[in-house]
Amino acid sequence: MNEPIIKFEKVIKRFGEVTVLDELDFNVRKGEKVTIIGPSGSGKSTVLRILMTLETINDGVIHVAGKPLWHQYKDDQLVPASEAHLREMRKEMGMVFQQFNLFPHMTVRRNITEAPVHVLGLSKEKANQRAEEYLDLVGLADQADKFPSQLSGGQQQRVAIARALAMKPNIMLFDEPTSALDPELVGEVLNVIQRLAGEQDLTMLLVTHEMQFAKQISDRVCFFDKGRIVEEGPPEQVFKEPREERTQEFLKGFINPD
Ligand SMILES: Nc1ncnc2c1ncn2[C@@H]1O[C@H](COP(=O)(O)OP(=O)(O)OP(=O)(O)O)[C@@H](O)[C@H]1O
Repeated sequence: MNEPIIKFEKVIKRFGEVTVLDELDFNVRKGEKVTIIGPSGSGKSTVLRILMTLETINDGVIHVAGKPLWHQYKDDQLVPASEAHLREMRKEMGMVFQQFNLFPHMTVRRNITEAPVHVLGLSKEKANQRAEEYLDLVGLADQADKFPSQLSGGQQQRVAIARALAMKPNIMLFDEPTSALDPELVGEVLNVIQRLAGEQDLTMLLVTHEMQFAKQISDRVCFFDKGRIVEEGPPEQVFKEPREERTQEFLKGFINPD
């Protein structure tokens, strides 16, 4: 578990005049489960969106699975990545968003098979098998023929998780996956994520405000503020004995995750 599968080196991200990531250095090792916490606007989601290539970077270098993400090598020089390179890199990662982002006009099954068929080139039959396998994993084997609008928010989010997993990514990114859900539906989604966290080889990077959950599943918690990591460590340390004043202040706003 030592080799970093995600490596940010001095990454700068600006939106106009605002510096959202400020020379960020950040590593995640293969198989590690890492949670990012921090105040609103501290750059947490931006980290995930940059990894999914939904946002570019202004400076610095990111490596994913040993390959540069936003760059590629040409005659030993790092040059901006081509669209083909970005497409390849995206296959390393699956992302689950706050809003489930399912295609409303497609059945649950089609939502899951679409990318395996069109991006990975799987046969329809193979993709359908995968859909069944992952729907089973998220406890929705009997919902394949429904449309998203016929499902609860918790079920839709579980479909979104199955959809990301069906691409067999090495890294799963979760961006506040329960914050759009009614409180009574949060548990079923957290249960699925918790089960995934039991998979040793799967690397997980999660942005959440669910501190209790972060404590349960994370190997490491990173506290972000103003586009930098202020403090990081095992959840027991960060939650129980935060060293930095800013972490202490932030955690005061939450019920002690004990
Ligand atoms: N596309 C964009 N254009 C302009 N500003 C943006 C854009 N996306 C994000 N920002 C700004 O960048 C900053 C960091 O956003 P980000 O979503 O990463 O924060 P966050 O830590 O995830 O916050 P939250 O907990 O509220 O989701 C915020 O000030 C946000 O307004």
